[in-house]
Amino acid sequence: MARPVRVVLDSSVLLDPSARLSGAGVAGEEEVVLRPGAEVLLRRLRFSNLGVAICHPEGLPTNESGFLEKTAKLYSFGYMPLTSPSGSNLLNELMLELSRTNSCFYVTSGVHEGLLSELHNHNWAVIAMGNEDVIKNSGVIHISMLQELLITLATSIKKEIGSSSTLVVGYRGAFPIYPSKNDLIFVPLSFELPLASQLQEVDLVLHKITDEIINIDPNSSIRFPKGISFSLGMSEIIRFVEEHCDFCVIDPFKSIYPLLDRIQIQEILVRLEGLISEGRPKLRAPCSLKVENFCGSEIQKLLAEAKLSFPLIVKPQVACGVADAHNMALIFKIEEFSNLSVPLPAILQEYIDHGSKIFKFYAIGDKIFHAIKNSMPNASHLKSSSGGKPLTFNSLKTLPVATKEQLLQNRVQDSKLLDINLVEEAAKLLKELLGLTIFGFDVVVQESSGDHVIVDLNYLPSFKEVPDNEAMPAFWDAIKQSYESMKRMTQT
Ligand SMILES: O=P(O)(O)O[C@H]1[C@H](O)[C@@H](OP(=O)(O)O)[C@H](OP(=O)(O)O)[C@@H](OP(=O)(O)O)[C@H]1O
Ligand SMILES: Nc1ncnc2c1ncn2[C@@H]1O[C@H](COP(=O)(O)OP(=O)(O)O)[C@@H](O)[C@H]1O
Ligand SMILES: [Mg+2]
Ligand SMILES: [Mg+2]
Repeated sequence: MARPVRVVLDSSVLLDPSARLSGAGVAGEEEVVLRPGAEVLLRRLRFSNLGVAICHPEGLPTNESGFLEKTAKLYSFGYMPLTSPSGSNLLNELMLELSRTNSCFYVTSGVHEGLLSELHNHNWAVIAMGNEDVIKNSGVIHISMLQELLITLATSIKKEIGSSSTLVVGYRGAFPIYPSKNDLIFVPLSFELPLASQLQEVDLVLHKITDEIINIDPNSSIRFPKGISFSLGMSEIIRFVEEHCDFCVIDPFKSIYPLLDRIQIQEILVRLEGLISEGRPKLRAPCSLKVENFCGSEIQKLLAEAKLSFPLIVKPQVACGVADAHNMALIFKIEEFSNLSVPLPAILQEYIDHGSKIFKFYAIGDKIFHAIKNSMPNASHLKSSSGGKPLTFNSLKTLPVATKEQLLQNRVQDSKLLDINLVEEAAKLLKELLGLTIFGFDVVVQESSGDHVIVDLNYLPSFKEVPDNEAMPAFWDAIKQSYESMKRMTQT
């Protein structure tokens, strides 16, 4: 296991020098502000698993040292006023002590020659921002702007650990930077810096491309990613990956695109229906039908052909990534399709009475977890409240879930309801079909038949209901296993 890492941030990288020059703020009291980008950096360092402290040279004006002390407290960092250089001992006792048992990084934008050599003598790595001309040959790691610090730290830590099994994972989201139990160092990719230079520094990138979608042309789903516009940064990552076919992406974009389309999800789920065996519940997808419009007469015919009957749940074909992907409706009769606000093209699904209980499954690598959540009640409970109009809702914000009274009417205990082995088998088959590292799917059990119906499939959900002490090790192992299997594939 690598040594603990300590990062000491000198006040010169945190405080905005221009505020002092402008003399802004109360007369006689210069305003003290953080440099642009410093707040994001401090927030990320707070959850980085690194030991961070803020230091400043002695003799700093009290309003500045007071501001730094408060900032250190706010982010639960250490606070170390440096004693003034006396004799050869430019480092305070704590810094000397730290360097004996930790990998230490000192981050500064001032270059005090004496302090630099003292730091080097005590095996501190120095990262200096700006001052290009002075730093060139002084064994100092140079960065031009604060946004480069985290990726520089990550690659320096990896070098310090010196093990080929340590991987630097570039990502979009919020993960600890410092190595997890299995040597993963997570570093946030900054969309304020050129992506290509960052991606050359990391071993793989973890992304949730469905969170980087700007717009989707709803009539383009069968040809995804055509018709999808992504954020600029994500577009740079996609371009880099196209130009570096050996670069490891978790997960490959083409494996994720089907999960943007509820029709393609349906086609995948239907392939699970082979998991039927004697004496076990049937596992299936809901009977479904794609529609391009809500013309009642056409739908009437299509429903008869598809043997679909009311009530029906209506969902946009586009499954995620855009705000209205979750605008749905519960329809009880054909007249309710007129002026329906669900985005088109749409999918009509049989509504499954499932006692308002949903089993949310999470496949994280080869581990399967699940949580039980309150869900939509049986249709009869909802019909009365719809008053002849379609019941429209947003599944993420205004899902009509069961009331306490309705929940009390649930007859069967969860344990008798769900055939967990059947669903776990389905999860393993799904993983093979999808080729994804982490995905979630939702199962409801039809009260009348006991059928296990998979109603939703999501890429990289938050699995917030799974306890961290189970989910995080599974997450780290999943990343490592996916990386290793992708590397094996590119080497064959
Ligand atoms: O489809 P997209 O837009 O990706 O949104 C998903 C789905 O809504 C997931 O499932 P559902 O909507 O069925 O709940 C939800 O998972 P959980 O609900 O299991 O957390 C995800 O987690 P969050 O990242 O927490 O929203 C959320 O990101
Ligand atoms: N066919 C169905 N029958 C009964 N309830 C359903 C069905 N499909 C979805 N639901 C309910 O609606 C919720 C949202 O549907 P879902 O397909 O998961 O949308 P999203 O992808 O926006 O999460 C589900 O969590 C479940 O409670
Ligand atoms: Mg869902
Ligand atoms: Mg979904």
